[in-house]
Amino acid sequence: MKHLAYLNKFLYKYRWHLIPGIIFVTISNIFGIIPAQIIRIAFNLVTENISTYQLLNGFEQQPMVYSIFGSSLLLFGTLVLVLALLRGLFVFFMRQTIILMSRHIEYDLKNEIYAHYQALSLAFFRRHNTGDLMNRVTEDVTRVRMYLGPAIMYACNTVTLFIIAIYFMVSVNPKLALLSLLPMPVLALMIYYVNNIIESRSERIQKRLSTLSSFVQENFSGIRVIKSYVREGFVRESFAKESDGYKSQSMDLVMVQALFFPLMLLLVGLSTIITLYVGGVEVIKGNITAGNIAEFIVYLGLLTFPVMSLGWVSSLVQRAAASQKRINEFLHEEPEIKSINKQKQDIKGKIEFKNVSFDYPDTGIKALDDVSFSAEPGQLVAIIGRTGSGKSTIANLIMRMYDTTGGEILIDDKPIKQLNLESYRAQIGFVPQEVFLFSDTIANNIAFSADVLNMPVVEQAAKNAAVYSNIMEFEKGFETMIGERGITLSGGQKQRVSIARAIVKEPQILIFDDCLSAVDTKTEEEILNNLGRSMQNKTSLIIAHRISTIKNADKILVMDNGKILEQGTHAQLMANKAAYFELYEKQLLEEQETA
Ligand SMILES: Nc1ncnc2c1ncn2[C@@H]1O[C@H](COP(=O)(O)OP(=O)(O)OP(=O)(O)O)[C@@H](O)[C@H]1O
Repeated sequence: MKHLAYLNKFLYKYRWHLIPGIIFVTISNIFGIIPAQIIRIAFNLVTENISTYQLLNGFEQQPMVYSIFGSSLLLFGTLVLVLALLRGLFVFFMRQTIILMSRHIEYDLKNEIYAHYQALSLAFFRRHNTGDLMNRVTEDVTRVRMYLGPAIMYACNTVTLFIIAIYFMVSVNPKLALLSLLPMPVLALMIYYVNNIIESRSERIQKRLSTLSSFVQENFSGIRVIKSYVREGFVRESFAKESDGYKSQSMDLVMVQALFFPLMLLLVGLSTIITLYVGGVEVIKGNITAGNIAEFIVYLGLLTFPVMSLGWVSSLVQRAAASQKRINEFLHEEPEIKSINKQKQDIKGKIEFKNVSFDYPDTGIKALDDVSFSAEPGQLVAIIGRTGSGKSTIANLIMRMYDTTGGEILIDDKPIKQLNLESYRAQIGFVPQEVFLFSDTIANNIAFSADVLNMPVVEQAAKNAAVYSNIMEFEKGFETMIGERGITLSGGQKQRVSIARAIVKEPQILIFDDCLSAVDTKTEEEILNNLGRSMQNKTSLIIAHRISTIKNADKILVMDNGKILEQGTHAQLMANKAAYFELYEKQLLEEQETA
């Protein structure tokens, strides 16, 4: 329960929904109770009038008694109807305040969690899988909302109704009140337990369903591989197996639900039988009237749902507490990468690595080992090396996605940690190895870093990235939708849109992480020439596998196993006749073979 205390700030914020809500609950319950008393009066009237009517048999007053009796019954009936309408009206107000409050809080909480996610570091997202993160914003928040809305509403309803109904029941006959209410705690307990079973089974079904959905989603995404390897039959069988598991778990749930309602009706019926029997005996003894029995039966009817909701509410609260605990864990998680400096600053773009080492926190893999190099503003520095040699890690560290575990990175001769993170990253253009484009128009994808779309700038960036003519070939040009909602770009087109997105920022530092692999050498040359013009006085860092891409760089770093084997210009490295030279010879040979 202590985890739910976090939500009190929201309850306070929306107190002007909550307080009227509680008042409406009470009023609606009063309107629910009064009809029971009217029914008692009407019932007593019926019994008394029937005997009067019979006594006047043969007298001329008899029809008069009949008409008075009829019109008073009509009056009582109308009264009950009006009260039911009034009760309905206040139930409507109650829902409009309390349930509305829960929706407002749900909205606030979702935004708070999402904003916190955005502040957390990359390492956090590596540690948690996407499904888990999404659950926090969707399922867990929904469960918390069930506490804030229905649970609070029904708890208030149960408490007020019980106080009022029990007061009236005891004032009529304490013994009858006690005996008729006897099955109620059993009903509440039973609902609590059965509800827990239903919930846990539903949860298992939900998990099974999400496995099934992921299975189908993955197979649809990989349909080309499935078809080309003729695995349709195998996939069909696997799907049938998964579906079968889902079906048998659903059957388990149906079984509990099927038992639940008859059992509940049995207990409610038991209360009525006790009331009729004990009440009947009391009427015979003259302690109560027949109208009191009818009144009691109405009370019991009124109390049945609140008693049932008691068990339901307690399991809702339990689940909400578990969900809020998970949400709190996330909300209390501090970003590993902190920006201590609040002052925004412009950078020139000098990068210096001083004996930098780096171990990935989640795997402990040593990706960089004593790496030192520098890049001056206006220079183009290239990194080449085998896969897994640590090239992307250098890019990640320059972006300050992680902090170094050894050594230091200086930007404009200042430790990177002293820079304001947001303004620093805003001055870097990064093209990742794995291109990611949003399901949006090409223009919006390119202008992603800007708050306002400036078409001439976007078009120039597309020209520099050598993708302009491709875009113009599409019917809708820059307004073409891409991704799931639109067309599929080719690998090379995607890479160039991603490059345009980075250069549109006119960054001080530009990082290309192996993002020219899917473009032909002619286009690559065009892009690099354009870059040479637009990146004058700014720093460029290019990670590549082809020597042709980087041979004009001012400095080339040759990486292997987290270390820099050698660094220098193409000519210097060729003269060294070491790793770079060997790589050059090998690539030359491959080119000749494929030519
Ligand atoms: N997020 C990560 N968590 C844990 N280990 C990682 C992570 N990213 C990379 N590594 C590991 O760090 C090492 C260096 O990887 P890095 O991505 O820097 O290599 P790379 O030179 O860019 O390779 P490639 O040319 O294939 O892109 C590898 O052994 C890799 O398995």
